[in-house]
Amino acid sequence: MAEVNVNLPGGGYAIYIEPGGLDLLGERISRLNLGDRALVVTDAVVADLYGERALAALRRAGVRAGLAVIPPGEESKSLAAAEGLYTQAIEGGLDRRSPIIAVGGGVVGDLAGFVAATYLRGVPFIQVPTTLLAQVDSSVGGKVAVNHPAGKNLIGAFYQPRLVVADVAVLATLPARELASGLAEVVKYGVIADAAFFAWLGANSEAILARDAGVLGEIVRRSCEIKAAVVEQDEKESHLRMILNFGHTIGHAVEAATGFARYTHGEGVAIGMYGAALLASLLGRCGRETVENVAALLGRFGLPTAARGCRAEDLTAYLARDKKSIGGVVNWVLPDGIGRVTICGDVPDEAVRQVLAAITG
Ligand SMILES: NC(=O)c1ccc[n+]([C@@H]2O[C@H](COP(=O)([O-])OP(=O)(O)OC[C@H]3O[C@@H](n4cnc5c(N)ncnc54)[C@H](O)[C@@H]3O)[C@@H](O)[C@H]2O)c1
Ligand SMILES: O=C(O)C(=O)C[C@@H](O)[C@H](O)[C@H](O)COP(=O)(O)O
Ligand SMILES: [Zn+2]
Repeated sequence: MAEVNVNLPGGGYAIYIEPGGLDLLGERISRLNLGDRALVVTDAVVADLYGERALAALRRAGVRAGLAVIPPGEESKSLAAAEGLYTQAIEGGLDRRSPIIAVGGGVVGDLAGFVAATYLRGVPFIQVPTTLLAQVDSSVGGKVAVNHPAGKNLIGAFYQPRLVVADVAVLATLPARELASGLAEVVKYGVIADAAFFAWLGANSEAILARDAGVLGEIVRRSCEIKAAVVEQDEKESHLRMILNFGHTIGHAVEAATGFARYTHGEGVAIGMYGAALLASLLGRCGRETVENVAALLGRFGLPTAARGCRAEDLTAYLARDKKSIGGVVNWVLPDGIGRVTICGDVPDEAVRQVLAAITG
């Protein structure tokens, strides 16, 4: 078992990373001294696979939990879905001590967290991530949100969980495409903060794709350590935290321009990381070998580096709405090489145009 702690002024929390953690959920929650009612939010796929185990673990700890099941997929990150969950929370008699527990991927976590942040002006929030992407990224750090037709995560809050329980054994049932999607965010950590981790991912790619439990546990631990260290220094993204958005400027634009239907979030981020590396090399900020190394590792994991079926001009409109834009200027996160990035607000439009042409061409 590994434990990573996130230390924040408003209250820190533990991330428990272990196979079988789902069955210990009730025990872990009971140590937080919360109410004896809860709402478990999950999606239909995860409900079938793990819903009963989560409820049983809570029952053993004396917690009476209702189950709210949303349709799987990005479309559920909506205000309409949030309203359905508020109604279930009210009907379930949840009060200010009652936790909302997200059991699922990033969609479930972002939506349930948004509801936890706003129901009764905030109730305790617990994350039980079941995708690799959610275990390495979305369950940690407190970004919760729903989408707007104009872009990703445009309506949201910073609202930290009280506890994260990452059971790496549940990754055994994850479809291969979703495993790869999570690996995109893992590659991100290597590029932004840890060249040795990046190299280790390449050296262990076979074991990773074969889902070796020890290797996956190590990936989740190191990723959470890197994310926790950044969030501790800049919880509300006033500057440094933007580095966690490496690959997301183009990635979010690709997701939105294709109706959130063609690419998974991780695939969008993979295309965006390649685009950002290309941009950095065009500007002379990194060498061509950085672009090649990023492309090679993404390729090993079966991730895309081009946005087929997208037009460059469609992406441009979404870039302008990037949450890292200040006064109309997009802050790009660009690699200096593998293991270090710089936040750049002075990127010429012509270089961006060349990159968009290259990744859509
Ligand atoms: N808040 C953050 O910091 C943050 C970080 C990264 C991504 N995100 C958001 O997360 C979302 C993507 O999350 P995701 O990649 O987890 O996608 P997801 O939640 O859509 O899950 C992907 C698919 O896997 C299924 N699934 C989940 N767990 C499973 C399991 N153990 N076995 C089998 N199937 C399983 C789900 O039902 C779904 O069909 C995006 O909306 C993205 O914007 C948020
Ligand atoms: O935690 C962060 O900070 C991140 O940027 C992590 C990203 O992987 C994640 O996709 C996040 O939801 C993006 O946030 P947004 O502010 O660009 O909507
Ligand atoms: Zn992301």
